Amino acid sequence: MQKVKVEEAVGMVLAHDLTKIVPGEFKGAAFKKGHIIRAEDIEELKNIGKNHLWVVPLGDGRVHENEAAGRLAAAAAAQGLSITKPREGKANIVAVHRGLLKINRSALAELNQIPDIAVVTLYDNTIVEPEQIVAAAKIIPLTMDREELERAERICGRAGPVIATRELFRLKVGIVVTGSEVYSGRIQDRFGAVLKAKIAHYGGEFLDLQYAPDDTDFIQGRIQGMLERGAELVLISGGMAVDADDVTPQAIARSASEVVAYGVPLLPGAMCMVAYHGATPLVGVPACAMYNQTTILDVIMPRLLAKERLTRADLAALAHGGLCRQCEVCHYPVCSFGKS
Ligand SMILES: Nc1nc2c(c(=O)[nH]1)N[C@H]1C(S)=C(S)[C@@H](COP(=O)(O)OP(=O)(O)OC[C@H]3O[C@@H](n4cnc5c(N)ncnc54)[C@H](O)[C@@H]3O)O[C@H]1N2
Ligand code: MOO
Repeated sequence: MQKVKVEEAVGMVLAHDLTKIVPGEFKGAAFKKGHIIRAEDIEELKNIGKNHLWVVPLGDGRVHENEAAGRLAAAAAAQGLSITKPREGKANIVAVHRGLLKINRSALAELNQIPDIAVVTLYDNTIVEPEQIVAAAKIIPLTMDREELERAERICGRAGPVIATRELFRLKVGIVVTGSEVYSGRIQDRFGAVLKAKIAHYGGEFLDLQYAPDDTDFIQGRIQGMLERGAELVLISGGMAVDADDVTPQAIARSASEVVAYGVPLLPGAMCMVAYHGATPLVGVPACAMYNQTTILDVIMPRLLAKERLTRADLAALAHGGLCRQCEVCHYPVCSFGKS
């Protein structure tokens, strides 16, 4: 920061707000901190009694906070996101379409180790709506070092988009409800309606619901039937634990070309199975998902509808934040659950 005569301040950055007062009419900032002084400002500055100013010079090596924020946001955001005009050293990154927010967390951490910048985001893997602010790029001082900004841009260039949204597809979802007590009509099905509601909530297309007793071959046949009819995701409910009649994991494993995991570090939902038949996910949904409002299903369903191929490492990562608080009134997804 340096003190200069107003006439010599043109092109330099004002270091603080300058207040103007006209009794009974106006009191406020005539010039805002960060303003780049223009030749036409000189008269007005003198009118409010300023012959000298505290300024930050904008030499070759420094970039104004607004230009830097805009460049940083543009470098970090994928195409398909919009960026607001930078103000006070901050540019917001805004969703244009509904989608799944994807954050390159290692690149984000690397970026934020650069002095004088802050790039902040909503959580990875959450659904975002059009016009929602999903991230912001902020510059801490009034000007920042050009080389440091270029370093940030290089990180983004190398890593690909640090902030992106993925399309959520309207996949055809088949439901197989297992349980001999339901199949025989001994009790009424309560699970099917819950799963249908989840499909609707997350924007899938309900294909069909079929029932099966606790019989491995029978359940396998039902899964096969769903696949033959074009299911792009199959949810198989019940029979997922350790009782003698719990054969659903076996039936899913036999139907699958890959079992990613039986057992996921997240509660409620630890007895879930994630498997694939080719590219089609087969998900064994434990009975907790019939009882609890928010479970593993809410955490993985958006990712499956975004056609992400989940890996064992993806599921293992759910452990951190994987314990539901069981709040009296559920505010999911605005909570820590599933935010690994
Ligand atoms: N000894 C252990 N017991 C349990 C374990 C365990 O690890 N060791 N895990 C618990 C967890 S966690 C969960 S979650 C549940 C998983 O239950 P299942 O998916 O095996 O469900 P079922 O045994 O088939 O049924 C449990 C209960 O829910 C009723 N049910 C099931 N489907 C329907 C339906 N479509 N409509 C209405 N009611 C349904 C069923 O009749 C049973 O009452 O296991 C814990 N136990
Ligand atoms: O682990 Mo069960 O599958 O929550 O509640």
